[in-house]
Amino acid sequence: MPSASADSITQSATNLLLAAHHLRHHFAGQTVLEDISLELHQGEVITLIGPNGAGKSTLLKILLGLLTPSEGSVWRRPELRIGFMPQKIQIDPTLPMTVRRFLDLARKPSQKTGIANKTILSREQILQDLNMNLLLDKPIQKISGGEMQRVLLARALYTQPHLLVLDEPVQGVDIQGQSELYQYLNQIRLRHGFGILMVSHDLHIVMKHTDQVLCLNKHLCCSGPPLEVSQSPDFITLFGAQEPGIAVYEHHHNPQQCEHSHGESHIHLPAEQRFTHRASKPKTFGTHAHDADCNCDTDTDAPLNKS
Ligand SMILES: Nc1ncnc2c1ncn2[C@@H]1O[C@H](COP(=O)(O)OP(=O)(O)OP(=O)(O)O)[C@@H](O)[C@H]1O
Repeated sequence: MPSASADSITQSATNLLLAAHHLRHHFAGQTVLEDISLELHQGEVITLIGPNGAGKSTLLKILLGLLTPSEGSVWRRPELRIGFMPQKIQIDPTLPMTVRRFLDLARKPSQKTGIANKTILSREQILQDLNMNLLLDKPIQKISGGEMQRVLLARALYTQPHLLVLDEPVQGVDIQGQSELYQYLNQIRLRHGFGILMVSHDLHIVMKHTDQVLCLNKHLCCSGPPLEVSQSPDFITLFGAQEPGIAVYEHHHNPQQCEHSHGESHIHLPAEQRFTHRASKPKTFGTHAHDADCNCDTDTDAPLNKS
């Protein structure tokens, strides 16, 4: 519940991973963050959106403990393992280092903590899932931007995180790759059970995989489930109404009672990609149900928009 007041944050809650209380931050006297409180639970996905300079990365740094806030406090669950995927990293171009070596440098997780994920992610599985095997022996400085994003995600997952923190994870990734990356994140989140906190500008792709959206512009303008936030006047002021063709709507699937409520085209994807559908002309957020011939079998099935 990201918009909760500090008073309502109960740190004793068994599945609470992280909580921030009345954070403020100034750089050289200039206020960058004002009175931010939030909490994030196991298995929850929170997406932080906001215009450039809104303070998103600063907030992440404070939550990760990389920056001390000017005021307020952050509580992290003891023994919390955080896998962090930064926006970008600098690697000395003269350093002889392959992708494999870079990944091997990832910190090995301590064996036991008081926090349990549903499953263990093996390194082999991560490499296979992210289609990394052909990259492993390449010099890390020679790989493309999109490949680098996959490497950084793999490195974050190597830590067996309880919380995955992603700062604009699809930067430099093509549209198809963006959708696949978010689908993958959603799949492993469900399988593994960790929480996700991410910064994204890709509203139309990211929102459907998000439980809570925090709209930041130095202060929290609005927050809540994607549908609610998308209709908030503050959101519309910052981002405009959703453009035709990129609108996102939630998909509530009932395999027993499978009906389309809007007559839009419906493309079925293989099971491993079945988080997205394309709909012909959605203009606003809405609700989507399936046809009787629909074979979808999970609640994670969700629509993508077709232009
Ligand atoms: N170390 C710093 N010293 C001084 N000012 C800083 C520092 N880091 C960030 N800022 C300023 O704080 C404000 C918020 O920056 P931040 O990087 O958190 O924004 P953001 O929302 O992540 O932006 P973007 O979407 O462009 O990545 C900006 O005005 C930025 O110039």
